[in-house]
Parts: sequence; C-alpha cells; structure tokens
Amino acid sequence: MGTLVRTSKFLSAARDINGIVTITMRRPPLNRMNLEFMSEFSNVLRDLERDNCPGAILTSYSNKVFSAGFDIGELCNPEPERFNDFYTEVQNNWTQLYGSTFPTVAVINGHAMAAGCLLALSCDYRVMIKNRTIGYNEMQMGLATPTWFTATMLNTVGHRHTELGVTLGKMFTTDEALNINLIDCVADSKEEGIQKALSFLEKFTHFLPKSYTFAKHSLRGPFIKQLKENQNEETQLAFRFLKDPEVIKKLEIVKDKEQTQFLTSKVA
Ligand SMILES: CCCCC/C=C\C/C=C\C/C=C/C(=O)SCCNC(=O)CCNC(=O)[C@H](O)C(C)(C)COP(=O)(O)OP(=O)(O)OC[C@H]1O[C@@H](n2cnc3c(N)ncnc32)[C@H](O)[C@@H]1OP(=O)(O)O
Repeated sequence: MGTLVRTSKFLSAARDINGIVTITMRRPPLNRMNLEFMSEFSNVLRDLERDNCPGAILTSYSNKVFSAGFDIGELCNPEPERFNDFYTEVQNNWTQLYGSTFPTVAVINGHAMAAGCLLALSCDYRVMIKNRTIGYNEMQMGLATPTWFTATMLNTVGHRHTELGVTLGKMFTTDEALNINLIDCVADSKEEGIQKALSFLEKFTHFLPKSYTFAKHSLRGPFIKQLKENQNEETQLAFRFLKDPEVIKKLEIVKDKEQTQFLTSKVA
C-alpha cells in the first residue's frame, strides 16, 4: 500500500513509491461525514498541496459503502454555531478537492450517497465497482441539493441528467452511471479499481504540473469563485431550510426509521 503519511481518527493517507497518495476513509460503518471527519479531510488535502503531491486516490475501507454522505446528526434541527462550523468546513473541503492542483481519482468501492457522491464528483476521474449505487438522494430525505452540489454534477453529466438525478433524488446503478458519464470506468474489485486509477494518474507524469493546474482551474475556477463569494449566504440558506418545521419533522422520521429500516428505496 505504501508509506503511511498521515493517519487520523477517520482517514489514512499512504504514499507509494511514485508519490501517489491513497486516502482511505474509515469511519465505520458508513463513512458518514460529520464536522470532525470534514476537518480531518481538509487537513489531509492541505498537506498534499504543501507537499506538491503528484496525484491522489480517494477510496473507502469498506467495499459496501463509499460514503453515506453527511451525518444526519449534523443536519437534523442543528445548533447555529455547530452548523456554521460544519457547513463552512464542507464548503472549504469542496473548494480544496474540486480545485486541487494535483489530479485526483475516486475509486468508488461502495454506495456513494448525496455528499458521498459529491466527494466522488469532485475528483477528476471515477472508477466504480460493479453493483453499487451513486447519486444525490437528498429529495428522498426531505432535503434539498445545495447549489454547488448541483453545479458539480452539471459539469460532469450535463443539464438533463442532472435535472432528473437531482429532482428525483435518483441513485444510479454502476451501469446507469457509466451510461451517463457520471463515472468513467468500471472495475470488478477495489484492487482493480486502484490499478485503473494509477493508470489514469500515470498520464499526468508527462505534463508540467502548472499546465495541468491551469487547465483545471480554467474549467472549475469560476464555480469555486462563485461559492467563495456566496459562502455565507449558502450557509444561512441551508440553516434556514433545516430549521423549517416540516424539514425537521421529515428528518426526525428518517432518524426514527434508522432504528428499523432507513429508506424504502434501500439498496442491496
Ligand atoms: C436550500 C439550499 C439547500 C439546503 C439543504 C440543506 C442542507 C442539506 C445539505 C446538504 C445536502 C445533504 C447531503 C447529505 O449527504 S444527506 C445524507 C444522505 N445519506 C443518506 O441518505 C444515507 C442513507 N443510508 C442508506 O441508504 C443506507 O444506510 C446505506 C448507506 C445504503 C447502508 O445500508 P445498510 O443496510 O448497510 O445500513 P443501514 O441502512 O442499516 O444503516 C446503518 C445505520 O446507520 C444509519 N445511517 C445511515 N446513513 C446515515 C446517515 N447519513 N446519517 C446518520 N445515520 C445514518 C442507519 O439509519 C442505521 O442506523 P441504526 O440505528 O438502524 O443502526
């Protein structure tokens, strides 16, 4: 796997002999993202930028779930200060990953829901294991999909697929995701996925890093700028949304269902 360069409560990062770093999310059982998880993620990305990392792979310790998205505990009737910290960290994390100066690949070895899907879409390339699902399922939870989540999908698959995906809260199977270019290729196992990721990253060894960064930022920079300019408004909007009694009620029902069965559209 390579030399361990960083390990924290929920993440580990290991560097191979070519300098490629594999970040493994490990918050059992579902890699749900809370404030602590997001802060650790930001720290890893900051280290990789500082060390002029040549490329990174993002994957999960679990072959069942890549990430179940945000921890509902952070969203259900939140406290203002905690939510502000959480959402700011989430936004910073997205600007770091989507705008990283090094190429990134998501090896999606399990279901990737909502913010888990955003993580994968924020990478430059996606390899997904067969028989998993990926998508923005916020609608099914009584939530809404934030603007920059939508923009990230739009920039990947275009308007119509995004419109249907977001408004239906659709979870795409691996095959469906490949058909609409939500992912770039399929693998039989995580190991094969990692090999495909390394082959993709190998292409960049022939390019000047500054040329790559310029190309990436010319495509993604305007969207990052837009979020940075509206960060506070986005946070307030989300907070107000989450304080709506109907939304709280719906999320509480979801939380109650957690004791038995989470969603009717639960995936295999
Ligand atoms: C107007 C502007 C916009 C405003 C929007 C405002 C705010 C929203 C901001 C952002 C958008 C939201 C992003 C998100 O990420 S929301 C989270 C979405 N995640 C999910 O929907 C996950 C649903 N989970 C599942 O479908 C399944 O759990 C699974 C991942 C497929 C795994 O299935 P499995 O059968 O293995 O496990 P269980 O279902 O039995 O789950 C085990 C245990 O964990 C609980 N759980 C699952 N997911 C979450 C979660 N995200 N947060 C908290 N808890 C979760 C599940 O209920 C079980 O609990 P139990 O007590 O029964 O053990």
